[in-house]
Amino acid sequence: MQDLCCDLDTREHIETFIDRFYARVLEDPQLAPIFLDVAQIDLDVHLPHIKDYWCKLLLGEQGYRRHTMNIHRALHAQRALERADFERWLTLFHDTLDRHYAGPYTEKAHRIAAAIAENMQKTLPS
Ligand code: HEM
Repeated sequence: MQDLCCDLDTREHIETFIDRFYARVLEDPQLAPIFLDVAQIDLDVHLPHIKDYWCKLLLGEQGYRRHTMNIHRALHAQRALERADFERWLTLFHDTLDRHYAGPYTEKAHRIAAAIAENMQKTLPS
């Protein structure tokens, strides 16, 4: 089910991508409870952070200045983030990109997400 739109080369495209990715995460039986029940995220606060984060990684914008690793460490202490959770997160991330986006910025997003997920898993205590 491909509906190609564009590359992730502007804030507008990145924001739409994050909305699409989170629509899937928050409907996913494995991941949704971690966001909604454990972390109890407020989407109006959380989504702007995530959008700024990806605008920093892909476009070099400087808006995001928070410590992502510490936030996941605190989450992991409440509810262990397992290998299967990372695999599911990455599957939804890659698949949402494949459905709608293509180009060098999109390729970079695929690569960065995989590398950060790998690094996060290694860094979190087992
Ligand atoms: C098992 C996989 C993952 C799960 C279940 C997960 C879950 C979460 C949750 C529940 C929050 C909100 C925490 C809070 O506000 O207390 C969060 C924040 C965040 N996550 Fe993840 N995450 C995962 C992997 C990743 C990866 C691989 C990345 C980066 C590529 C990432 C990037 C972020 C960012 C940027 C934030 C926002 C932190 C902030 O408030 O500034 N996450 N994550």
